[in-house]
Amino acid sequence: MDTADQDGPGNCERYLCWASAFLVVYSIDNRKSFEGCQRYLEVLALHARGCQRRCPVLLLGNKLDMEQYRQVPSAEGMSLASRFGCLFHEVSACQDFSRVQHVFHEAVREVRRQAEWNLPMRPLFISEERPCPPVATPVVLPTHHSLATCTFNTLSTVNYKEIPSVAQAKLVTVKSSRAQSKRKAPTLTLLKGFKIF
Ligand SMILES: Nc1nc2c(ncn2[C@@H]2O[C@H](COP(=O)(O)OP(=O)(O)OP(=O)(O)O)[C@@H](O)[C@H]2O)c(=O)[nH]1
Repeated sequence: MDTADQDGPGNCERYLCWASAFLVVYSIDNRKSFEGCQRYLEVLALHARGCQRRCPVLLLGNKLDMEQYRQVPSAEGMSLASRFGCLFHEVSACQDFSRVQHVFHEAVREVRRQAEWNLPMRPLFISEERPCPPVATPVVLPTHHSLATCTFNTLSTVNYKEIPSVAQAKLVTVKSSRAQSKRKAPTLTLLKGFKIF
């Protein structure tokens, strides 16, 4: 979004509702613009508190090519970013396209990460480890549901079994041996197939 607001955040709701990420930009050679950013970050933090959806916020110090006129030290930018829990970069929009591109890519990656995080947690697999001959072979996990592909070396085979569906889930009653030794044995009933958090 480009708010083009000269006098700080006003009537921001129209952006806050539809934006997926926020890039808050100041000029490193202009302290006033840095101070203006703080007010935007406060508005975003306030909005995030009352909102289910998490949107990444990136604080950017622009005009890095104007180093000789710098008014805002990097450390101050970093500290402001960490205060508001956002990512921080210094860039030069006019001199370093790849750095700006990297920042935009990072913003998109963060949006995706947050979107995955916002998905309801669903346990998909249970694993059974079995020993196997010590041959370090790369194993590629199946790209199934939301499980990401990853490659690693392992000395054991891992069998992935899908968690039983709701229809297959059963009630299991567990009595601990300590509890059994007493007269009034308390029981713990688990719904097999459901992850307990
Ligand atoms: N030296 C330098 N100047 C830049 C850089 N990025 C933007 N500018 C200049 O800064 C001025 C403002 O740029 P804008 O892109 O219009 O900034 P803005 O904050 O979006 O301003 P509004 O359009 O009013 O919202 C212009 O004169 C740009 O040429 C940069 O990385 N280095």
